[in-house]
Amino acid sequence: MKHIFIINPTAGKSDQTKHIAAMVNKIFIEEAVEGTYRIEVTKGVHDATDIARHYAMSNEPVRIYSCGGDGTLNEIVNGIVHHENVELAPVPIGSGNDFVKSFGSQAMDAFLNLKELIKAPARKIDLLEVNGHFSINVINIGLDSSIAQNMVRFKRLPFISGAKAYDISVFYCFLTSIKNHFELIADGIRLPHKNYTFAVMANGQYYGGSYRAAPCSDMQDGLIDLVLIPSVSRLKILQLMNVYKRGEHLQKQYQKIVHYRQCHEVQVEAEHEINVCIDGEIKQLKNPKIIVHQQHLKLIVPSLENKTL
Ligand SMILES: Nc1ncnc2c1ncn2[C@@H]1O[C@H](COP(=O)(O)OP(=O)(O)OP(=O)(O)O)[C@@H](O)[C@H]1O
Repeated sequence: MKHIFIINPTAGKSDQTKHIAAMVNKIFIEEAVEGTYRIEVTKGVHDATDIARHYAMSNEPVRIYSCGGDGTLNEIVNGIVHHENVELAPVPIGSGNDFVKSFGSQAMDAFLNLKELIKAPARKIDLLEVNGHFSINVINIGLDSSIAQNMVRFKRLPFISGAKAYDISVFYCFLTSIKNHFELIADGIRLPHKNYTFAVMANGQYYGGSYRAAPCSDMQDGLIDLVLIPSVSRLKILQLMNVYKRGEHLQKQYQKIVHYRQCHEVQVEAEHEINVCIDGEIKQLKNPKIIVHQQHLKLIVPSLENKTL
C-alpha cells in the first residue's frame, strides 16, 4: 500500500508542512511501519485534485491523506471519485474542519493521530453530486451560500477562527437579501414554497464552522438530508440561530419554520444561475440537481467514541 500525504500549506492559521512531514518520517522510518510513502505539498487552488487524480489513475492500492481543511478534502474527493483503488483519510488541519465533526467530540484528536490513522480501517460512505461536482459533506444554497462566500473574506483576518468568521458573515449577509427565489423538487415531488431563506442538502452533519444543520444525517444510508427554511423574517432567523447551531431545529416546536425530509434526489429550479456552496466552495450553477451515490468512497475512520459510523 502506498501512503500519499497531500498537504495544503495555506490551510488553517499557519503552515503545518514541516510538522506533518516530521511526524510522517518518524512513523515510517523510525517505527518501520509497512508500506511506501510520499509527501506532496499543494502549490495552488485545485492542485490537490490533480495530485490525487494522478495517484488514483495508477490503479494501485493507495491511501491518500488530505492534510488541510474541508476545501482540500473536497478537492481530493473530486480527484479520486469512482476509483476503487483509493482510500481517503482526512487530517483536519484547516480552519473549520466541519466534515470530521460528524464523527463525534473525539474526532478531531483521533483524525490528527497519524500513527493510528495509518493503521485504521476504511468504511464506505455516500457522496453527493451536483452537476458533475462531488461533495463529501454539505451542499447549500440561498442565504447560506452568500454567508460562505463572504466568510472567506473574514476568516483570513488575524484572531478570527473559522467559527467566528462564519458568525460575522451571518450578520453581514443578514443585512442584505434574505429572500432567495427558487423552487425545489425532491424525488419528483414539487415542494410548495417559491422563496427560501436557505436549503441544505447534507451527507455530513456540520458546516459553516460548526453549525449542526443535519443532526440526523447518516453517511452510509444512501439518502440526502434536506433541511429547508422557507422565507421568514429576520427576527425569526435571529431567534433560530443558536438552536440551529446546536442542531436542535428539527424538534417539534420549530416545524412551522424548519422543513426536513430525506430523499435520493433534489432538483433546484431558478430563473438564473445560482450560487451553490459545495463543502464550502462556491460554484455558480444553472438548475442544479443534487443526487446521492451510496457508499461510493472508502473513508479511513480511526477508532472513536460517539461516532456515527
Ligand atoms: N499552495 C496553495 N496556495 C494557495 N491556496 C491553496 C494552496 N493549496 C490549496 N489552496 C487552496 O486553499 C483553500 C483553502 O483550503 P482549506 O479549505 O483546506 O483550508 P481552510 O479554509 O483553512 O479550512 P476549512 O475549509 O475547513 O475552514 C482551498 O480552496 C485550496 O484550493
